[in-house]
Amino acid sequence: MKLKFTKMHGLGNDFVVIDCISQNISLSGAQFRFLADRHFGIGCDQILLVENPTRSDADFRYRIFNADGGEVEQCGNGARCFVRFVHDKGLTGKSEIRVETASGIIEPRLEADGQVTVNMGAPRFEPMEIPFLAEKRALTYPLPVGDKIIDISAVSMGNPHAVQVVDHIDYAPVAEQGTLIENHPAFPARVNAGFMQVVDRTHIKLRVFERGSGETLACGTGACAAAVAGITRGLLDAQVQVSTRGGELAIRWEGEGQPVWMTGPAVTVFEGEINL
Ligand SMILES: N[C@H](CCC[C@H](N)C(=O)O)C(=O)O
Repeated sequence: MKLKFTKMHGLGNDFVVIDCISQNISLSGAQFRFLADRHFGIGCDQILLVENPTRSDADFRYRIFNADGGEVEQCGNGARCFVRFVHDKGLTGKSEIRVETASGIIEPRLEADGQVTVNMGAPRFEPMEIPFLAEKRALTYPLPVGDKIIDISAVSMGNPHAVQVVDHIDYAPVAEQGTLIENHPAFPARVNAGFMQVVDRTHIKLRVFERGSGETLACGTGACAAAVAGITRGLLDAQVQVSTRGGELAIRWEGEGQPVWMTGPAVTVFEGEINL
């Protein structure tokens, strides 16, 4: 089977984007892992599928598969690439679209300056909604990791995030703790592990060890979750610049029950075909 794809990235968080509207395909977990493989396949952090919606109030359906082949609920950097893709491919004439995801509707918008703004929906904090095994909701939670007890915020942006504050981002224990947190038994669906340095009330530095993909150069939902965690902890104002290893995201959140707004770039790198 010959498969057309587009290679894209959002701040170096890279994607294989597949038009499943013009191509009638169905891929297995093993095929997703092959496409994501940086030696034997194309190479990416996630594969994004563009499909027709199943809901009448959406323009498209957006499905996300991590490099390990698992399907997940949300991908923020991918959402920006999604709207750039459907617009550039002529699949829509709209610059703002409603996109159906496994965790609800998101609304990405192409800006005149080439950036993309996305309404990522409201964060969720109830342990059951994350999911996270805890007696009751708390501002932070002590989490045993290796021989340490770390202090995390647990937030869902549709997908689960465990965010900790670190003193200096370059020395954050991503290598030692990333996979231990990702696979922690307190997170039944596993979790994305965020490491946040607070520079000042309007600026953080962030690294994320992503569920199913390892450390990425940037994580959009991770940036949203970290900003929300910092705001709820009283460390940040509503507008936050998030510096990732791949570049800068702007996040805005006005508080509980309100949506998180994310603005950043979306880049098309090349078009390709691959035999599966
Ligand atoms: N690894 C994430 C999915 C991709 C999220 C990330 N690439 C983003 O930009 O939000 C998860 O398993 O929930």
